[in-house]
Amino acid sequence: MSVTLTDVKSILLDIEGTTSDIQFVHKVMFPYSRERLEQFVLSHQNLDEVVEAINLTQQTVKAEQGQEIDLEGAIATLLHWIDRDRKHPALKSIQGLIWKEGFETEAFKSHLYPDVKPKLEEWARSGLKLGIYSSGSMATQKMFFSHTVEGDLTPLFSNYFDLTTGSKKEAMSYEQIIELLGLAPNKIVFFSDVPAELVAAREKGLRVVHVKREGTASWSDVPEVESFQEISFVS
Ligand SMILES: CSCCC(=O)C(=O)COP(=O)(O)O
Ligand SMILES: [Mg+2]
Repeated sequence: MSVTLTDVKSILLDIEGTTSDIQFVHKVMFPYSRERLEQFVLSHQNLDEVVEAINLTQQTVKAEQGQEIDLEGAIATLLHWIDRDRKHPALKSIQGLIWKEGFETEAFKSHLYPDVKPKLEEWARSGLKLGIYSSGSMATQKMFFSHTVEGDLTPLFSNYFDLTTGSKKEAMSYEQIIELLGLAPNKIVFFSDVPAELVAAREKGLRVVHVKREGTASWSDVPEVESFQEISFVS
């Protein structure tokens, strides 16, 4: 379906299932972090980001299960969270540190759907502000887009938002994004493959588009596209 959006100033993009194949994240990036997590945490346990992430993991387990856990317990929890695809800031922070090495050694490059780069370039050229909202940490998002199969896309982006703004399924997160962007909510459009994220964004007045890539279930509640080529903006 083609979608025409009028008077939009800012585009907010999900990554997994929207700009990039969910299989790349789940079958390449998650296993890479899973295989290295224990060794990474043990050998970097004094690094500030690791200390913070382990503390946060321990606090979450205490709050949710009433249990005190040690470093080994925190590592086991983080591995369990990878298996469950839990979007937790401590896990995303540690995964980001591990993925940094993967990107820098070119163990992998970020997947992009073929329609993504040309359309992002076109939209940025026309003056639209592009931003990312992903559960992956901001550091990971920047690495992800600077190491894609089609080169460095980071010059196209003006904003990055992650779980420090809140869960993508909570309406309050979008209220914060609206404030940070300094725009009326109806000047912002959010693209995602996940209906619950679009519902939360819509609740705060953002315009939303469901991106239905191969393997994504259809959702007829909002405008839906299979490719960014189906989207146009008019002022
Ligand atoms: C930025 S690549 C890694 C993304 C990630 O860790 C993840 O869990 C994807 O979550 P999203 O909110 O983008 O669906
Ligand atoms: Mg997604």
